[in-house]
Amino acid sequence: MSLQTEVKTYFNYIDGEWVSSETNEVEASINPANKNEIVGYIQRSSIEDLNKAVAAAKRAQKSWRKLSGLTRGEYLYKAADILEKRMEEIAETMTKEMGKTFVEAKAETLRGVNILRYYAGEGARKIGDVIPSSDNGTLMFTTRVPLGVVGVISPWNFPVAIPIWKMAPALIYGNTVILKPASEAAVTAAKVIECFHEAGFPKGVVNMVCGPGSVIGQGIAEHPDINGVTFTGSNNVGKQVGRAAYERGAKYQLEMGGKNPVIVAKDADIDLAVEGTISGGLRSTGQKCTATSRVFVESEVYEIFKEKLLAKVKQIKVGNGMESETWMGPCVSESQLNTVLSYVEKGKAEGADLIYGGKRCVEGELANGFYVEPTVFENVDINMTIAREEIFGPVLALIKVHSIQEALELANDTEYGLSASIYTKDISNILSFINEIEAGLVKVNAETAGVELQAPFGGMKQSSSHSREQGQAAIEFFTSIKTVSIKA
Ligand SMILES: NC(=O)C1=CN([C@@H]2O[C@H](COP(=O)(O)OP(=O)(O)OC[C@H]3O[C@@H](n4cnc5c(N)ncnc54)[C@H](O)[C@@H]3O)[C@@H](O)[C@H]2O)C=CC1
Ligand SMILES: O=C(O)CCC(=O)C(=O)O
Repeated sequence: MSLQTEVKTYFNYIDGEWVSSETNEVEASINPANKNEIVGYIQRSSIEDLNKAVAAAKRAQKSWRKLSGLTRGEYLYKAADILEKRMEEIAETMTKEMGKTFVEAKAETLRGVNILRYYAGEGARKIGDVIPSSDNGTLMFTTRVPLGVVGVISPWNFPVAIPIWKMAPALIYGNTVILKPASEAAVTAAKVIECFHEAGFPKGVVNMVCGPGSVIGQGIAEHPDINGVTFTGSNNVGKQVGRAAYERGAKYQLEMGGKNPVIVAKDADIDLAVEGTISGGLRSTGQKCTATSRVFVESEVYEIFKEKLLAKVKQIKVGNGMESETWMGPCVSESQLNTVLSYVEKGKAEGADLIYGGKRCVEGELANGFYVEPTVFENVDINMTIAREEIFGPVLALIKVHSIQEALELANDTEYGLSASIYTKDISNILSFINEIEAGLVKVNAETAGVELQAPFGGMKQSSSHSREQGQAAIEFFTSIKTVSIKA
């Protein structure tokens, strides 16, 4: 109880003010490394709170859109500087709130700083093209205008980077924003919004409303005054959000799941492939949409790959992400832990061989957290549940193949198409992979996870709504094109 009295309450951010919800209800955000520790209380908001934020954003949009891109960029540079100064503190909150290691949390926060600076610079770049008209006396060109008010629905797995890679381009192109962060990581998100507040953004340009996804998230998708909705999260919820936005003619962008394959060819650098598979599959406890989950290994190198992989997996130190020797932290929540454990049971029941891990970690202090062992299955059939559904946990499925062509066919045998990688030195393998793999992010001799902020990011098939985030690609979602003809 004494812990709870010291715990801070975080408010919604509406029209430049920190305000409590109309409901006067809060919910606790807990530390997945120790379920008895409350990191903070966040608002359990209602539609009335959302309506206030939307009204503020709509008012603010009128003048925000009139500023030059360079002036808007100045605000983003200021927010970047403040976030950079607060990096350690915000990263620590992230680790305490959603479990990833402090090293990863610091890298992610720095990524947020860099994304802000990248989009601040975009404010000085071109927003249109001159196109020759069929009439000599006409000047024809394109220009871009903001959508208006943008709703951002973000997940818990990258609580700094994802809100920022959605908000920064929205803002630089003249939109105003309402962020609804995932409740599991809303304290971290509130600290990011504090950076925007300190940077002095005009009132109403940036807003944050916390609360249940079914109320605030769905409310954003359905709100008649929200002109664009950008979402990252699960496929089921993404489709609901997309449908609701489509019904009312709003623009939407969905980034959802993955079932990302790695192919290990017989000529691969096996140590590199092992390293990339472990890093891509198990870092952040496998809680990335780009995480490796299916590993196709050519039969000639299968045994050596498996042996080296297991030797390394056995060395993984599971523990509290704030401890420097920890390599893998807990699952984000008890329900995520139970999801992972239920997939392990399904894997076993459907006949896959569990060759490492698969259990909850309960030794000593780990018993208070949502820890699971890094897990490896073999003899996995492509039709088994663990080869088809996104697990979002540290679970690798090894599948032996007899050719690269077979690996490609199996790798593509999924509803998802986010990220994929191949380990090989053979140029014809590389070219076949680049041409044939059905994925938006294609890696050669590198892990499936990890994206660069200046490059387009998004998936094929059911992994996304086919738009791309980040880099200059973001302008496509966050603006509308106007084609202008001026006759002299
Ligand atoms: N693609 C990715 O990066 C992510 C994928 N996931 C997948 O989703 C699974 C479940 O995780 P959750 O956190 O429950 O994901 P989720 O899809 O429920 O949550 C993502 C965001 O959507 C909001 N939301 C929830 N219900 C909503 C609704 N009806 N309308 C609008 N917004 C809503 C949530 O509050 C959160 O902000 C994971 O096991 C994983 O497979 C989860 C997080 C990120
Ligand atoms: O791999 C990354 O760095 C990005 C992953 C991502 O966007 C996600 O998990 O939602």
